[in-house]
Amino acid sequence: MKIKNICCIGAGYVGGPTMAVIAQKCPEINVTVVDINAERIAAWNDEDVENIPIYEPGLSDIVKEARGRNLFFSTDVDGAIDKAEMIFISVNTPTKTYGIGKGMAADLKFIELCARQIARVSKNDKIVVEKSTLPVRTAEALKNILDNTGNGVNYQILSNPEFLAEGTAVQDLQNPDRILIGGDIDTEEGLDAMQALVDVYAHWVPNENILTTNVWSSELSKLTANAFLAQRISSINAMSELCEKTGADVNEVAKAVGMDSRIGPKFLQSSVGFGGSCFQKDILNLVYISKSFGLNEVADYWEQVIIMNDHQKRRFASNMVKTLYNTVSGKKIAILGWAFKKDTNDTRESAAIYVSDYLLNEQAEIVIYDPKVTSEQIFSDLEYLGTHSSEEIRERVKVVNTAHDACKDAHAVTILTEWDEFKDLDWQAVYDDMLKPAFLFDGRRLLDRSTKEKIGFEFYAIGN
Ligand SMILES: NC(=O)C1=CN([C@@H]2O[C@H](COP(=O)(O)OP(=O)(O)OC[C@H]3O[C@@H](n4cnc5c(N)ncnc54)[C@H](O)[C@@H]3O)[C@@H](O)[C@H]2O)C=CC1
Ligand SMILES: O=C(O)[C@H]1O[C@H](OP(=O)(O)OP(=O)(O)OC[C@H]2O[C@@H](n3ccc(=O)[nH]c3=O)[C@H](O)[C@@H]2O)[C@H](O)[C@@H](O)[C@@H]1O
Repeated sequence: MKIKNICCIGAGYVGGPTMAVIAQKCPEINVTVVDINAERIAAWNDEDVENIPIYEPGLSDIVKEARGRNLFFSTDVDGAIDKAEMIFISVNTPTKTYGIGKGMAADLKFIELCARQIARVSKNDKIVVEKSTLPVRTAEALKNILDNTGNGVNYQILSNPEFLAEGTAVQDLQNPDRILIGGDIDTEEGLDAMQALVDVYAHWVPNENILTTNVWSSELSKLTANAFLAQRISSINAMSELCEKTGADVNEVAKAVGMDSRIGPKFLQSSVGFGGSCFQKDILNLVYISKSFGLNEVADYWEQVIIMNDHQKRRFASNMVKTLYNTVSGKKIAILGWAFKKDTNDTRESAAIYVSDYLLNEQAEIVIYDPKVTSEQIFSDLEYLGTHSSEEIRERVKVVNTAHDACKDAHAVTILTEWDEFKDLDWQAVYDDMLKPAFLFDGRRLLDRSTKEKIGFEFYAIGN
């Protein structure tokens, strides 16, 4: 079966970039990305392609190339479903904030709404692709809804998890380590549907990098991959604390262990704690699933990754307070970086939010600079926590337009996102404009200790 029309429900960090690359690589396929968020769709359609809602290096060029040719962004969800032979579901699956599984399970209400909408609208057979990260066995629930509420058409459900990382999404999509496609391997219809999706990716991904499995393995592999990645960070962060007590340097330790080819060098960068929309939510989901099968040891094992991450954020903030003579009340602290990693404007679960909240609890005055995050986003992230009133936050937090402005007259500066521009700041000028002693806390191991100490900074870096 040759796919001519693809619909993707969800124009977010995954749906947008993923579909842009499919449209770029498959010019004969029409790709329509739909969303209920009209503002987001309007931004994707903005005449000035630099105003698309997601900042990813290289993405605006691809959108410029394909938009209006075979890439479309629309709020007409029904129309796009009706026209497509293949529908990707790429909506958000956040941690539940209510009811059974609150704080742990994935909230599948958006997924279910999509399924019901597909069932209502579809008048011919469809291949439905799970692109969102979902608990293992969600395909079963989807099939149930589609088969029982639909118009008698046939559905094939595929699992095709996305492994892109933000900040490198375009590169990851254009040269993926692997494409994973899970489906019903026991029926001819299932195999045909899987082949149709293989054919889409085969436009640019070598065949040996396209992996097909049963649908449950595919669903579970996504949660497993994120759990393993996050576990490496919590492992190295656990070592960072031990390094600080013993005189070892976590970067040297990471390099030494990473040169063992069985361990490998990637994902061993110690930090103030991992953020992002997925690691925490996916691990909590894994913990919840394990518990629901009565696998308490499995659940506890993975939960420790989150416990360690929370500890790392807290201990970084509390170390700042301790170093600043046990009080930051009324002191000005400059925060450089708000995004959860460099090269993205995404702030979800960013360590900066939690460190700032801790400092606000200690009555600090905070000045924030991030090159890609808006002040509205920063205020909304802090307000979302609910620990401080909107008035208090607006009184005690300022957002400025340059790193240097943030640091002026500050008692301490802290780097919470590893933006390249912070490496090249005129640190002498920053020092000159700060109150003395001038404290510098590097939560990302971005800066060189000896040059900063030579300038006169009191320098603290994670794991060193
Ligand atoms: N952000 C990332 O880097 C990655 C995310 N994922 C997974 O992909 C999924 C999506 O994540 P993001 O793109 O980051 O989320 P997002 O929040 O950026 O985008 C989701 C979009 O879906 C829309 N939506 C929700 N319900 C809808 C409905 N019924 N009809 C139409 N639109 C609807 C929302 O308005 C939103 O714009 C999640 O399951 C996530 O775990 C997987 C790999 C990477
Ligand atoms: O499912 C998802 O959402 C995605 O989650 C992560 O991607 P992402 O969260 O975008 O970014 P990462 O590069 O993994 O970084 C996550 C967090 O870990 C931190 N990190 C990363 C690597 C490292 O060595 N140390 C470290 O502290 C980053 O600064 C960031 O805060 C995975 O890397 C992707 O493969 C996956 O598709």
